Amino acid sequence: MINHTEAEERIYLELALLRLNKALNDLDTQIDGARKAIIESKKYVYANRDQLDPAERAANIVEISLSIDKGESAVAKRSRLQKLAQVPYFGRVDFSPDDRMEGHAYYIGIHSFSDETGQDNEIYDWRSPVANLFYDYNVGRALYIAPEGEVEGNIDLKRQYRIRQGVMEYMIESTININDEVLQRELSQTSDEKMKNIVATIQKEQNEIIRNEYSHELIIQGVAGSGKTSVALHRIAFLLYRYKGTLTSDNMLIVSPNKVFSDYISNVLPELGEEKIAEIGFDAIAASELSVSYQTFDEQVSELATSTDDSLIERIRYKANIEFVQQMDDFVRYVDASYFSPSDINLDGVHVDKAQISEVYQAANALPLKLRVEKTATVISERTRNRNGMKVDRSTMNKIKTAIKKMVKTQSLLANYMDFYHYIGRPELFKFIGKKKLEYSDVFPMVYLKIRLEGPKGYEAVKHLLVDEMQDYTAVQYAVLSLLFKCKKTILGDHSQSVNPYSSSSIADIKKVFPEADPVELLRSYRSTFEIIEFIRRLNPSSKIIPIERHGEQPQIIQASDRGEEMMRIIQLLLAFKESGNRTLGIICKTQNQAEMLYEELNQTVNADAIHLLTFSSEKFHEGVILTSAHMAKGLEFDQVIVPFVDAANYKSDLDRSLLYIACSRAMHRLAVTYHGASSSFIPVEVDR
Ligand SMILES: Nc1ncnc2c1ncn2[C@@H]1O[C@H](COP(=O)(O)OP(=O)(O)OP(=O)(O)O)[C@@H](O)[C@H]1O
Repeated sequence: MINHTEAEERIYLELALLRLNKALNDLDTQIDGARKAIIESKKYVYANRDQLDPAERAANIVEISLSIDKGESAVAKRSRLQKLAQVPYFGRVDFSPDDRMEGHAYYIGIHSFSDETGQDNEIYDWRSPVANLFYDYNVGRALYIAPEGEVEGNIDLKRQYRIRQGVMEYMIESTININDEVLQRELSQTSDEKMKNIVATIQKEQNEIIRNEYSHELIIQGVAGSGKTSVALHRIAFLLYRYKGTLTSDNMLIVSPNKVFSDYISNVLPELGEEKIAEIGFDAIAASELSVSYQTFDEQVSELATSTDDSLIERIRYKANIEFVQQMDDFVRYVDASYFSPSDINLDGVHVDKAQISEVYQAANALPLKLRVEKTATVISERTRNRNGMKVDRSTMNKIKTAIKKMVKTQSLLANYMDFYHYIGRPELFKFIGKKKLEYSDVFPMVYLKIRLEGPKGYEAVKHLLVDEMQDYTAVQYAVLSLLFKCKKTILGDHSQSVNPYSSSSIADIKKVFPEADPVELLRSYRSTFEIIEFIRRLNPSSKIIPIERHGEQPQIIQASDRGEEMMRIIQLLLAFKESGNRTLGIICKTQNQAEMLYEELNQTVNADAIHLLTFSSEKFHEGVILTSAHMAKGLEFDQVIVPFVDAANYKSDLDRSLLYIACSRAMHRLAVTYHGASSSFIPVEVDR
């Protein structure tokens, strides 16, 4: 076996770094060469612009563009190697295939690196087939799927390393799967400003999701902190590696809840050597389809957090489930059958019988109404013959097309949408906010109706769609996604973290829209200490969350005599945080209004420049102290969390419980909840106060 001892491993690391640095120097020379070649060729073309014939000029331009391509690929390679020069590898697996005498030590890193001949890998990319051994097996019998087929054999050794800036901090022999000790050490670190990659400690159940190639729709229901978002991003990196050549980052799209979240996760793919991928919010999808003014999701959540209007809740509930989509589908069939009324056409001396028009219209029944009428108009106008049995001229054709298009009942989308509520006999379920603003619960039903009547457009290039916070979307939103995106999808979320329980979706609901979808569950939570997980589990007894054995302080439940004292206790916690060595503190209120009020109050006492207020219009995540609402905090995490105003009046409904669960589950190492007056009944009584 090579590199048996730690001393040998350290020498091996030095050698690997030497080889990496030599490769980096060679690349620098190559890049410089390409740069000079481009400049020379450009100079040559310019100096000889009058003498060069078009063929020569074209040849020179091709040459320049080849040099640019070569230079760009060398620059990309250099950036990968620069990362490796910091952390060449994090794992090793020694594998002896049954059909070979000797085994091989595979070092696993974030990228692959091969020796000078380019034949043999010295470091294997974590996404390569052989690296799967590292994530999936313990020492003993194992197999992996190589390009030439299954390879069975024995794992003789597994090791993990923590190398930073080219220096090995420690190495650990792993006899069990991705050693708990390394995971523990990783999880005990203080948080970063951005989400980081988890390649060195991906767990077996997570690896299975990352490398899943067969599911057309994969739904990940994972408890808070189970790594859903991390896993989904690693899955994208894996798919880009696995389908290099046919899949690029331009073919991937993330449906993300807001800009702060997008900013927070934006580093993971670049860290993994892939480009950032585009993101879109549901609001942007609505904006591209509707021209009316409408309430946003954030506004609806804020309204619900304070409203007691039962009819509003009834409207939201009614429009959230799959039966509602089925009613809309019925209505579309009714529109298809009744909005188009064929009649005979007599113009320019030609006659078209209405039965003929009807027949063509029927034959095109797979198309949405608008395209169906257009197709009928085109087919009939091309088929029509004049008295001499000849095709009619263009002007007559156009008149026939216009006549057919007039046979459809035309009215605005809004009028069609309002017709729908009459059709189902529930006109009271449609209500404007003020004069003409749509309620949020009407936005996607209307988008759905539009696409069903006019056809989808715009997202053909997307080959994989990632949908985060799936619980926040209704059946009709999934129905919209299924019309707009025919591609593969990874859909992830947590039913317990709904910010609108009246319209939240579970795996079962989503499966009604995507019946072939494969559901997976992640139950182990990695973010928070054992004590914090125990606390949040009692907030939501139905949660199946399983903590890992990483211990910390008990969550603090701080009772104050009045609001003044509660403010003082919050300020004390804030000052203590500054001394604590932790990097991020989240003060998470129930609503944005409460967060804004607290911000104003804190502003009068402490230096508020050091506190970042995150609102629905914020775009960036910040290190330090963040003050925000539970809704905005979703998907984020903090070393320490303070949840203020957890009194009986503020946290009492199902929605409040869900918001409290979200807020508390953002904490990695420390949690404090404060209140004055009577405490919310959701606070677990067993915990010491
Ligand atoms: N295998 C792992 N190794 C190291 N850290 C991990 C692992 N899996 C998850 N984590 C860490 O756990 C934390 C939670 O991960 P992530 O945000 O992806 O979870 P989530 O399920 O999307 O959470 P939530 O739904 O609560 O927002 C992150 O800090 C992540 O780095």
